[in-house]
Amino acid sequence: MKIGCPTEIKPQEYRVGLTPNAAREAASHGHEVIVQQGAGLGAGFSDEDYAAAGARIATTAEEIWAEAEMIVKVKEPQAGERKQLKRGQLLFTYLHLAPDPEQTRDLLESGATCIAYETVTDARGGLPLLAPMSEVAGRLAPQMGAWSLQKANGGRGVLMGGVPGVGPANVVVLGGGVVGTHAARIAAGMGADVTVLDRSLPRLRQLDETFGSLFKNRYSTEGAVAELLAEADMVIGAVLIPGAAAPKLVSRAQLSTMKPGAVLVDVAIDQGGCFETSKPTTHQDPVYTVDGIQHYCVANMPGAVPRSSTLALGNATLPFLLALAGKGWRVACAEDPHLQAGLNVHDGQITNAAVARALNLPLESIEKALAA
Ligand SMILES: NC(=O)C1=CN([C@@H]2O[C@H](COP(=O)(O)OP(=O)(O)OC[C@H]3O[C@@H](n4cnc5c(N)ncnc54)[C@H](O)[C@@H]3O)[C@@H](O)[C@H]2O)C=CC1
Ligand SMILES: CC(=O)C(=O)O
Ligand SMILES: [Mg+2]
Repeated sequence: MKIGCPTEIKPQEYRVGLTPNAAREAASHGHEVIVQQGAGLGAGFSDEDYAAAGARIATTAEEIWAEAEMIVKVKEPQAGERKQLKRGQLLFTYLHLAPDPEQTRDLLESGATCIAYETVTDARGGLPLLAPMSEVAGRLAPQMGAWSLQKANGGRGVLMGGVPGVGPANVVVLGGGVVGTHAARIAAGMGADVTVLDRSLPRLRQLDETFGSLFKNRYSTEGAVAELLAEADMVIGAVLIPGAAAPKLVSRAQLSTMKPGAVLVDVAIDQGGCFETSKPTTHQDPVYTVDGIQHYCVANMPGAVPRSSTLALGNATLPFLLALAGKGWRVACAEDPHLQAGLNVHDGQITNAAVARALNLPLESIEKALAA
């Protein structure tokens, strides 16, 4: 199969969909790999690295979109990229369609087959292609929040770990999944007083058993959120209902109950965000203020550390990439129900139930898509 990897064009996105090691494995399995000139530079990979791995270097993105049977990326295709996507082509990348009707419309119109990293599942109920980036974003969240808490950056002027005689920052983490756990570990490691909330009691038990008293946990109810908000210096939004738009856990009215200069870090922004006042921001202009509360809402946080993120993502995507390229998407998805869960769009139809529900669009059955 011809596998193409264009340079990411979302602002300040320096990750790349294929590492040279992944390119090497794909080439050694007999696939033709085409990488856009300079695609890996932001992550520290040169064109020579890809050429040595057996890839062909293309001068323009247009060549790749025109030629490749499978396009491998990191971020959702931007408007200009979507125009080049065509029927019969396979797109393998993050999509986050639930909060994005415009992108969804374009993908449907393209007729292409689109597999979203974030809805691929595993046998333990996890999301193996979201997990590595959730680990990165979770570990970054307290770091970004701590920066926003500094007075010169608009924050309350509170130090995460405090100092002898002065208490630490109070950090609340909404959602104790992958992002939430990694955020809590790092915030606690910085010395903050951390509480994690989740709707899943088994998850809370697991956190308690694993982390002991490193951080506290609470069952997530409206009352618990309201109570903890008033004390928080930083609130990290890390909830997810796979495929669906994020539930809104903090309303605008509740901002007035918070301490002025407190920080909301909405990692769940790529699914629409879990604070009513969240809107996506970029690494270039990451923070804005509503009613005196700082909002950090960057939808591609791992793009800030592209070297680590590209390597982590590449490790997770490689087996799926090889299955898709080796067997074709139909056979690969028919044989693996977890990869099948990643199929979001095929030939003008939505094939993921949560995405169809979130966008109020008709759902095509997977069986029909696989049989067609
Ligand atoms: N902004 C960015 O750059 C990035 C964003 N993300 C996003 O972060 C979000 C979280 O991802 P993961 O941690 O991997 O998901 P996960 O599935 O591991 O964890 C989500 C947790 O939220 C909990 N939850 C659901 N509804 C809740 C509620 N109402 N109250 C409290 N807890 C609730 C679930 O029980 C689960 O434990 C996703 O939207 C993901 O796309 C992930 C990576 C990068
Ligand atoms: C998960 C995701 O959207 C990202 O890493 O940018
Ligand atoms: Mg994202």
